[in-house]
Amino acid sequence: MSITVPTVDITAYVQDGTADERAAVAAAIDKACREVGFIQITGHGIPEELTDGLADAMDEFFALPLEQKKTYRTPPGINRGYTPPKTESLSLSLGVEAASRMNDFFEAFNVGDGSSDYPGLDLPERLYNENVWPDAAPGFEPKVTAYFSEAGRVARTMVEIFTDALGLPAGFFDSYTDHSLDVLRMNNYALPEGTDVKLDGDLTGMGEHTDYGIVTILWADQVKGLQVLGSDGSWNDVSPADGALLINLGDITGRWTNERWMSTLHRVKPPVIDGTIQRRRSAAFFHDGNWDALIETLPQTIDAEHPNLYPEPVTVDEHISRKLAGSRAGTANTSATREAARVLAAK
Ligand SMILES: O=C(O)CCC(=O)C(=O)O
Ligand SMILES: [Fe+2]
Repeated sequence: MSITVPTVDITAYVQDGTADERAAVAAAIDKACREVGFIQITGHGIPEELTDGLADAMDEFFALPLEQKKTYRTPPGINRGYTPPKTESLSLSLGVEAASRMNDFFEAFNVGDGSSDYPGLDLPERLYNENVWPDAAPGFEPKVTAYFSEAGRVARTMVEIFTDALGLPAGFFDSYTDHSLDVLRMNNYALPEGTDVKLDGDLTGMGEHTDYGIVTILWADQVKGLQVLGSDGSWNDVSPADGALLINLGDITGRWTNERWMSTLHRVKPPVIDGTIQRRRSAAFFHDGNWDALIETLPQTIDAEHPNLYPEPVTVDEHISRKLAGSRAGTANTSATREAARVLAAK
């Protein structure tokens, strides 16, 4: 069996749609979140120039020599700057050691909101770090900054739709997201020339994981590699439709909704063709919520048939920090038992 990732046009929320049009969008999002947790969205309003600019910025940076890129690294505890290939293992974010014992081969560059973006609030530097911009790629910062701000707008629009889809009062999530920890991870899946992929065995572009926060806005090349776990335990190839962005739910939303909405497992396994892989780029904008927000299961999602799966509330900081300690610092996360069980049940 395979799953289909539904497409939802969110124009009614991006422009001023009627109440009926909005209700139809919210209902379609509710259904997609219950059944799949991954959605193709159109009508998001991000102009093509900005996504083209993002892709150009990534090309400009990733084309630099490895040694030069490495000068933009930060310590594992700081989620910014350059990540060289094979330094992270996403499956450790949920406590599962990769079968190949090999780290993921993606390289990445992370940017995010810094504490100076919220003057007046005393936000911890370890989470709201200032960005490390690569001066060797001068076109990178303006193009990435332009895309970052639009991806943030789409993420906030998605939260507005979620609010309606869950039947919550307007603005319900504002106090959880008004200084949201937002990060854009730009990923490059490419093997250095001459790499013998056969020796590498089972190549993992990015290990299986759930995203950590509220919602992820994913731009990607229309190249195979992303696989999404269906509720039947099957892995399914997904790539963005023309002009669409992919949206997926993260763990915070899974907790809030008592898993009525899924924080869907996914991974990246590029197909090997003629002994090599096709290069693939993606950029995931993570809207993770305020670091100090306390996440408790919404009471209306708990009843006799649906006992509270997350009786212990967590702060966004606690949750995200445990996950990042797994993926970035190699300390397997032992608190992600529900996500790990789903990985082990996959076929
Ligand atoms: O490369 C992709 O399509 C997915 C990336 C991803 O899952 C992530 O960065 O969390
Ligand atoms: Fe992801």
